[in-house]
Amino acid sequence: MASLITQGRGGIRAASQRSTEHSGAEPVLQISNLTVSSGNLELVEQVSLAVMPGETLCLVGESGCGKSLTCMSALGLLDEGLTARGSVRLFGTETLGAPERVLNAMRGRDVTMIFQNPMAALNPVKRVGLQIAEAIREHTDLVGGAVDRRVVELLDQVGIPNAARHKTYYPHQLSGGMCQRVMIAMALACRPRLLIADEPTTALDVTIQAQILRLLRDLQDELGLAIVFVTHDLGVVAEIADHVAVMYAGRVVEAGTVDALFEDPRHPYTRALMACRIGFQREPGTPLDAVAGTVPAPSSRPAGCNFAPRCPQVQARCQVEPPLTSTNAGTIACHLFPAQPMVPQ
Ligand SMILES: Nc1ncnc2c1ncn2[C@@H]1O[C@H](COP(=O)(O)OP(=O)(O)OP(=O)(O)O)[C@@H](O)[C@H]1O
Repeated sequence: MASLITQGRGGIRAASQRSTEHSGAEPVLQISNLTVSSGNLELVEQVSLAVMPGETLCLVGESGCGKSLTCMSALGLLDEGLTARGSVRLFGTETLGAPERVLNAMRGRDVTMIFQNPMAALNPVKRVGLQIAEAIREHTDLVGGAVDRRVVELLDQVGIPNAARHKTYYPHQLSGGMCQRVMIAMALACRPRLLIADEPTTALDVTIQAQILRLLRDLQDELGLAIVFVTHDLGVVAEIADHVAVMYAGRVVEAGTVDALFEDPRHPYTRALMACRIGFQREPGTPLDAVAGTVPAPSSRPAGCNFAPRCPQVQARCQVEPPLTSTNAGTIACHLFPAQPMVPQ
């Protein structure tokens, strides 16, 4: 596979520099034909994804495309009133419809999640060290002084200087970037094999964002973590992804390796997203090409292809006939590519 040098916000990275060969390995997460509904309204439709050990899959797309619901389904954390069908296998175990006791055992131990706003996720009236200690006690057999030592070790691991002092701070005494590091330390408390990160850098400024991305990559190399990373930002995708799934209006419309997707984006929506990004090949002063229009709400998705009303290459067929309902078989969900294989996964 050719190595494409891509530029994200934090610098330049050879996107294929890490090996993602997994001969014989089982996916840590395999989602097949996942549909999430609210009553008879389908919010997420027929999503299929796989994440291999030690690799990062980025879910990318505009707001409302179904990225968070896909992640929440993977953790069995859908809001009341929402139902999921299809299959979600975590480490080979089917979790859709699994008893809460099974899900609870997996959450925190094998799979864990971090969110966009660490300040909101942390308890404001508890010292951060105490909050990490609670996560350690809940998910490991450590007790007494060993818990305290592990708190300091985790804070060190996520790059918080003078961990012994900072563990006594309250969240408001730390910056946003430091709080996100604390959240990552809590997430790592149980030595998970899969981390789901829902826009963990969106609320941070660009420099801190780059530091957190670097930290996640380093931790991944050190711990062999698999990561599902949700983002709107293709710069971030270029920085961190091995594989990418592009979502639009509840569906995966294109998926592939990060190199292939950046080198040869095919779905008109992927191409439109690429045209919007600030890349190093863009001449200074060139206006950004916006994707005109907005993502349709689940209640007003069109009869044919969901992207048809915004698509610059729309054909008569797209208005009436949805493209493939599943991206399972290595295909692009677009009538322009009826039988062509999707970029290699
Ligand atoms: N509990 C719910 N009940 C009804 N509709 C919901 C619920 N949660 C999400 N939705 C709808 O499902 C669609 C997908 O939402 P989701 O949050 O997964 O999108 P997203 O791609 O993660 O967006 P964002 O980037 O803004 O977080 C949206 O139209 C959203 O309004």
